Amino acid sequence: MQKYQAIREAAYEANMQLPALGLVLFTFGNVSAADRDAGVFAIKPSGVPYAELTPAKMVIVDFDGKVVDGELRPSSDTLTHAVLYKHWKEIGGIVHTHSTYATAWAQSQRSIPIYGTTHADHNTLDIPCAAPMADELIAGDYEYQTGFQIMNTLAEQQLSYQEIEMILVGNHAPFTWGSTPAKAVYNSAVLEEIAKMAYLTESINFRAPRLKDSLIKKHYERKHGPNSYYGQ
Ligand SMILES: O=C(CO)[C@@H](O)[C@H](O)COP(=O)(O)O
Repeated sequence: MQKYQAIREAAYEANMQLPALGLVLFTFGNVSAADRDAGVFAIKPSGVPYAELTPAKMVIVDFDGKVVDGELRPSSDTLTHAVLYKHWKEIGGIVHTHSTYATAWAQSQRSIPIYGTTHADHNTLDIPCAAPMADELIAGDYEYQTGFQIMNTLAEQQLSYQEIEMILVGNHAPFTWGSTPAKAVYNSAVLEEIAKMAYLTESINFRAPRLKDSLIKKHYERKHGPNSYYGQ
């Protein structure tokens, strides 16, 4: 058995979900899976097509972004993942995609308003969009700074990473996270669907109202918290 086998497999399985769910084209995204006890994460190798991935090809990186095991170069987004793992102690997986609708909102530099109950089933808040980065930061360590751009945006909006597990990075694309890589992938798929529905809502009615607080509460609390009652 290879070293870090569990996170290699978790990262592999989660990465393979991205093309299966229609969230990536070619090599447009990446997933990582963390091992908190070992202080490392497994991440997709950069530029390798999904069809060629194996658990053994995942690259093992520490929370400072240093490669500790693996033959291939890690994803170009590795430092963003590293910054988030280092500062957000309870996340176990991170996803970055360029899924079409979520990326269109990011490129438009707009948060996604909460228009309907599909959104409220998962979040009570608009999906935040981080403002585009300053030129001097882009010229420096761009991916490292993207991690801080994400954290600063949540802090400015007084949101915790437990309250909202998704963000749009202005001019760029979405990032999602969760307690496991599978949950982070689920969040990516939910975000893309919410983004698509919000886009179509504004296309049909550019004055569409935000969802009423009573419906936000009803739908969110059905699936979350001590009084949840959804499913069996
Ligand atoms: O955001 C970008 C490039 O703009 C990246 O997410 C790539 O789309 C995937 O890069 P690798 O993970 O293959 O390095």
